[in-house]
Amino acid sequence: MKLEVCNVSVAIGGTPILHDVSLDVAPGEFVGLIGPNGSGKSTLLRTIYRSVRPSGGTVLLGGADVWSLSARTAARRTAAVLQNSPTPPGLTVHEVAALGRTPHKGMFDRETAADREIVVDSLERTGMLGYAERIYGSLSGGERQRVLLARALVQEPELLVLDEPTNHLDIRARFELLELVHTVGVTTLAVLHDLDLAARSCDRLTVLDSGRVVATGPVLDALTPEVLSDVFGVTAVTERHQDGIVRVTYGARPLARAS
Ligand SMILES: Nc1ncnc2c1ncn2[C@@H]1O[C@H](COP(=O)(O)OP(=O)(O)OP(=O)(O)O)[C@@H](O)[C@H]1O
Repeated sequence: MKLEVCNVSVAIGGTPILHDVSLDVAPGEFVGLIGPNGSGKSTLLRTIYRSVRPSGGTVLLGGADVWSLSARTAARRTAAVLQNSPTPPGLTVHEVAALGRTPHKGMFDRETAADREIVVDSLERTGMLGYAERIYGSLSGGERQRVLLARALVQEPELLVLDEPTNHLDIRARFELLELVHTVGVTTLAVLHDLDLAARSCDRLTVLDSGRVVATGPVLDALTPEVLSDVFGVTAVTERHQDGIVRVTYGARPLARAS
């Protein structure tokens, strides 16, 4: 399902945070949202999963304005994996993943065999099936991150919104998680800080700086040496190597300017 962010502006407490931001993610596409600290990435995601209402512009999912949908319909369509997502204490890994079914069920509906199959399948895909009976709060940061992705997959969403999904993961797990997201094939917008990982993994990139889109498009077009220098303050090049992989290579003296 297509995501279209059209001329979105956000002001919090009278302070402008986002200015006229537009981007789109085609059905099944994986778009990376990148930018320096404080550039507005998380705020933009919040307007998409309905945590911050834009002061201007629209967010369309499949052509429908997410802010005019019922909260329940919006919650069914969009799954968000966030930093420090709150989860009720004392739940097992299976129970946390099963929360992904909530938007699909009535208040008194119990877990069906079909629900259970989806939960088991999602835990297996994220490598967490062996932890199903562990208490979620006892897991490491990286293990929790995978369970939260499992919960998002259990939801069978039309849009996946990820805020730094690889933050706690070791290097192999980072590649595995992003490959899994690709394999799932759901329309995905992900905030990523690791530019090389973003360049390798995403179909396209949108670059935010001070609340504005400063570049968007295929990786090689968006992540130019000028953008890397002017926006991120590093000297680096983005190139497609002979093996077909796009990589970001930092200069021997990577700081383009004093920070
Ligand atoms: N509730 C709030 N009240 C005031 N300012 C806020 C609030 N939320 C965010 N901001 C400010 O908005 C700007 C953008 O914040 P945001 O968290 O969206 O950036 P980000 O690009 O996700 O940053 P990071 O990479 O550091 O996570 C920052 O300057 C932040 O301090």
